Amino acid sequence: MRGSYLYAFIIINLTCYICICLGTTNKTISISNQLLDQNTPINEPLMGKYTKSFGYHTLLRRMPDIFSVVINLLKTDPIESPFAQTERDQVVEKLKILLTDILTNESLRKIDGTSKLSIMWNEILDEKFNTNKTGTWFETEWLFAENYMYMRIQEAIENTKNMQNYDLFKQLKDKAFGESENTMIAIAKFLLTRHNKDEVNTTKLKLYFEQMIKISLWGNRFDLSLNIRNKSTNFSEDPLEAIVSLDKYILANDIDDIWNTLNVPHNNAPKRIDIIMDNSAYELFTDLCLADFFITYGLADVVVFHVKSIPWYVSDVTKLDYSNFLNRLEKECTSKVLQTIGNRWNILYKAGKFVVECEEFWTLPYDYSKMVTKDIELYKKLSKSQLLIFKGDLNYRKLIGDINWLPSTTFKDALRGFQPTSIVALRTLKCDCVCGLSPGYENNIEENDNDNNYLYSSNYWQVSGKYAVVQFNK
Ligand SMILES: O=P(O)(O)OC[C@@]1(O)O[C@H](CO)[C@@H](O)[C@@H]1O
Repeated sequence: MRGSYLYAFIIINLTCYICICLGTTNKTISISNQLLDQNTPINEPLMGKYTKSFGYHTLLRRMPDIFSVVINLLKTDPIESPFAQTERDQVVEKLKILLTDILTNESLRKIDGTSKLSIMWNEILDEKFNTNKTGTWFETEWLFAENYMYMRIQEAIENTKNMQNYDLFKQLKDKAFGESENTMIAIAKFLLTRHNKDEVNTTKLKLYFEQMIKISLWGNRFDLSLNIRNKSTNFSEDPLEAIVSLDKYILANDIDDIWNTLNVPHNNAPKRIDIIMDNSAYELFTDLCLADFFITYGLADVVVFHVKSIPWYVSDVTKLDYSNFLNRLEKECTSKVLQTIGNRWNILYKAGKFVVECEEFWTLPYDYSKMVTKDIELYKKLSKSQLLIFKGDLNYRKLIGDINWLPSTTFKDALRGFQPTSIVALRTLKCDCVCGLSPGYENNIEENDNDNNYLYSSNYWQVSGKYAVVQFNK
């Protein structure tokens, strides 16, 4: 952004934030008697009432930041609005009320909507908060409350006449694409040199696999909900050199086990790998690179991308994001390399080698141990896959139940029975729950990344996105 515009942008947002907080200060303080000045107890689900938890910091500080940016973007959206200014104002008003509800620890009310997802959510709210039990923002499991928040944002859009398909986060996702172009060009050049299969023997193929898995892993560092005022996602260094220098920050690395599973001869049924997706823009690019590798080298006949049915967690991929992304690469980028890779991936998409699905389950508040009872059809569908790759922090939280496990708890134990098929988690740590770390993991945590370095979370290394895990359960 140009200097003056940036200055105005900051002032407008700061004003928004102060107005919202001032309007709720008295009521916000009233929640203090429900708060506990500690971290979430071990083996308990993360909850905002623990003031040393990242959930508390998110509800009280990160969410106002996200709302103030999103409200300002909606107010200043340069597109010729196909909808009246009054509808924009209506959505802004709803978002301000939602933020006030959070900051004053109101109870989670039903969703005011008639869509299939709204109806599913209301059935879940009925089941969870039956007559004699209510839940408030800080006293409900953080995973539930945070998922609910993004459903309430969707409600504000759903209740308009002309904004049904408006994505409040689109401008941020589009901006993130532009900021990632140079890095995407560097990776695309690498990928296109690797498509001459004859040159790659088994040893080289394993190394190439390792590089693609790590590029996809570190693509997760940049999600717009973690730091909405995201600095540019362009790496200053070459992404291929970066993945080598970042190795020391991988706290659990099961890449060898994953590779051995991929190479087990299968029956003649088509080999399918599923990626449960996370963020659009740069992370989506890295996941498409990984999928291309699987198809090009015959490790899969089809890759299924599971995306979100509504705008979610600011930067999560929707089906529209996916197709727009491929078309922007092929038809709008000036880089010939990006045009080539976009064309290649559009061909794979049209040929049914790349398949996109968006089941409602991914935008419900359930952790994945509940899938077998709450969506058995999805569980059966996933069971037919050779490998499920779960990308990012929110998927990881849902895999392990968003429970504050001891880090030494095994990944298998933390999955609590969720096992449709072999599972991989590629996650940069952005939330204070983790498992499957071997004794001595602390030695890999750099000194200034430990306690008390991050005001609102006692474990900076768990929430910064700087450290990562590659975990596998066969
Ligand atoms: O799933 P992602 O994009 O890697 O991360 C999602 C996230 O930004 O949102 C939650 C906190 O609000 C955390 O799970 C994490 O920080």
